[in-house]
Formats: sequence, C-alpha cells, structure tokens
Amino acid sequence: MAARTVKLAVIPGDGIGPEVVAEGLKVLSAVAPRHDLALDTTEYELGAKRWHATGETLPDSVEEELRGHDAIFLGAVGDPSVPSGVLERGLLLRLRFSFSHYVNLRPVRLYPGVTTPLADTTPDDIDMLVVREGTEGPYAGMGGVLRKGTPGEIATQDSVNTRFGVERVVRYAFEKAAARPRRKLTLVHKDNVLTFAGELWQRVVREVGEEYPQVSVDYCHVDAATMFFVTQPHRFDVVVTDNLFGDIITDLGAAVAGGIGLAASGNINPEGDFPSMFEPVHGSAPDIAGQGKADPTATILSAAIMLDHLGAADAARRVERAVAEDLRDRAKDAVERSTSRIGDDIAARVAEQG
Ligand SMILES: NC(=O)c1ccc[n+]([C@@H]2O[C@H](COP(=O)([O-])OP(=O)(O)OC[C@H]3O[C@@H](n4cnc5c(N)ncnc54)[C@H](O)[C@@H]3O)[C@@H](O)[C@H]2O)c1
Ligand SMILES: CC(C)[C@H](C(=O)O)[C@@H](O)C(=O)O
Ligand SMILES: [Mg+2]
Repeated sequence: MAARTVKLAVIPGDGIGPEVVAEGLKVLSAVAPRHDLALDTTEYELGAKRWHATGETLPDSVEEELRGHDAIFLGAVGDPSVPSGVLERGLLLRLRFSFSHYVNLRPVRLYPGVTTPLADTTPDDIDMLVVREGTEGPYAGMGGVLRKGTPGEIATQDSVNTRFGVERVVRYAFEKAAARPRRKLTLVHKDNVLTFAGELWQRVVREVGEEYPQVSVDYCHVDAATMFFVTQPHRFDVVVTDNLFGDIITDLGAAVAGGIGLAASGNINPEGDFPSMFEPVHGSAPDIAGQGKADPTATILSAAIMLDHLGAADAARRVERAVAEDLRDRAKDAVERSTSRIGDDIAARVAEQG
C-alpha cells in the first residue's frame, strides 16, 4: 500500500521551541513509516529572530502557505527581547484565529510512575480533558486605552462570547464527553460575576445538553475549580471553559499531572476547513533555553494528538505507549536525561514495538 503523505508545516519558534520540536519530529519520523505515513515537512522560521531581522511576525504570504498544509507543528513563541504580546498575538493567536482553532484541546492525565505534588493521588484520579475555547473571550483583542499616560488612563479588554462560538465548542465538548467512560461534562466559568457571558455559556450548555441525555452536567466557578483541581481532581472528566480560564487552569492541570514539560495540546479546527496546530502547553522557557534541559515529552504527546486528528489513531496510540513506558521508567534515571536523549529513548521505544 502506498504511504499517505502528510504535509506538515513546522514552526520551531523561540527559546526551547526548536529543541523540543526536533524531538517531536524524531519520534514522528520513527512512527510514520510503521503506519504507512510519509511526512513532507516544511520548516518556517517565524518568531523573535525573524521579527528582529524584518519586523514581520506572520507575513500574509506565509499564512497562505501554511493554509495549504495538513497540520502545523509548533514549538513555542515569545522572547524577552521582543515586547510582550508582539509574537504571542501577531503569530500564535493570529494562527489560532485565522485558522479557526476554536477547540483548544488539553488533556490532563497522570501517567503511571509520574510524581504528582498531590498526596494520595493515583492515575485513576487525574484523567480529564479540558476543552478550552480558542478564538474568543478576552483574547479577541477588543478594547483599548483612553488618556494614555495620564492619571486618568483607562484600559479595557473586552471578553467576546458569541452564541455561535460558544455553541460550537460546547457541542464539541459534549461529543467528547459522550465518548468517554464517565460521560461527565463540567462547565467552568464565573457566572456569579461575569453574568452576561456566564449566562450565555450556562444556557448553551443546558440547551445542547438536551441532545446528550447520557452526559451528566456539572458547573464549577473557576476559582473553586482551581481548588478542586488540587484537592479533588477526580471530580473532573471533560471540562469546557472559555479561553482565559482554560489557559490558566491548564497550567495548573499540568502542574498536578507531573509538570509543564508533560502537558500537550491541539488547536483544532474540527471541520478540517483549516490546518489544525499542535504544540505543547508550555512556552519558550527562556530560563532554560539552549541548555538541553527542556523536557520534550509535551511536544511528543502533542504529536500524538496530531496523529489522532489526522486519522492515524494506531500511530497515536503507539506514541502514547512509548511515552508511557518512558515515564514509567524515569524514576530509575541515575542522572537527568537531556532533551535529545529523552527524544532518542522515546523514538527507540516506538521502534521496539515492532
Ligand atoms: N504556546 C506558546 O508558544 C506559549 C505558551 C506559553 C508562554 N509563551 C511565551 O513563552 C515565554 C515564557 O513564558 P513563561 O515563562 O510564562 O512560561 P513557560 O512555559 O515558557 O515557562 C514557565 C516555567 O516552566 C519551565 N518549562 C517550560 N517548559 C518546560 C519544559 N518543556 N521542560 C522543562 N521546564 C519547562 C520554564 O523553564 C519556566 O521555569 C513568554 O514569552 C510567553 O508569552 C508561549
Ligand atoms: C502565549 C499565549 C498567547 C498562550 C495563551 O495564552 O493561549 C499560552 O499561554 C498558551 O497557553 O498556549
Ligand atoms: Mg498558557
């Protein structure tokens, strides 16, 4: 059978981005031929270096080229030498918005053998799927500054919540919940204060929920959710939430499930009208960049989410199994392994599975 070619755009980005992406590609190269996939990768130099050289964050022509790919594999963007927000908005969020990545899928799962800071907690207690809205909320870029630099300065940053945008992500979350054994969905919001947006989210969850009677629905204010993530993580199965709350609770989720170096994500356009984009939850980690200290596992698990999205579920499971074995054995490490060593070891385990 002829291999299926996957056109993959690669954006290594800044800081540890190139280091972890190299390991993700290493593992993808090991898995692809075993599942009749051929990777056709094109690397795009976007990020701080390009901005310093040309002032560009994402030229229109590059966005057009990216559009022609099956998926985008990204490391991280952001650098202390670039004003905060320039690359985050001009590159990362622009891609999420332009390609309608309205689902930001962030599994929070404790793998066997991984140490959690929570007492008396086992892998059975932490296995949730956060479905973060990816194109609206306070991220939309609405607002502005009045009387800048004066004592009367006012900055506003509006949260945009459209019926269309909320409904499509809520429906996706119900679909995911219906397909999981526990069939539970928790809306995380702050409807006691953000009454306009909160009421819309609540109403949409209620209405869409009528189509999914098999899914039990729960609600949690976001402040309480941060507490329950730590004290009772087993409360959560699928969580649906807005863009900003989802950003915050998934870093917390990463921390309870063994660390930010393990947290994977997919920015998904479920209809396939645009390429989806896969990246670790973490950022460019300038504090450890260039030292071979970054954990590439989050990026490798993001590659598994990508394989799933591309319809290569067997390949995705193979990567997850290799990662699970590597994580199970980490406690035996005499010294901390480098970024590339972890990538080598996981790629070798992919190959060992035959
Ligand atoms: N998706 C993205 O591209 C993305 C995500 C988050 C932050 N950022 C950007 O990254 C820059 C740094 O942000 P930050 O410091 O708030 O968050 P960060 O995630 O980059 O780092 C937070 C802490 O986690 C550690 N860390 C992160 N990834 C790690 C890994 N793979 N292995 C081991 N340790 C890891 C870092 O060393 C740091 O101590 C900023 O410019 C920010 O805007 C980008
Ligand atoms: C860098 C930033 C724009 C981004 C976000 O807030 O979504 C990051 O924190 C993330 O979690 O992917
Ligand atoms: Mg974040």
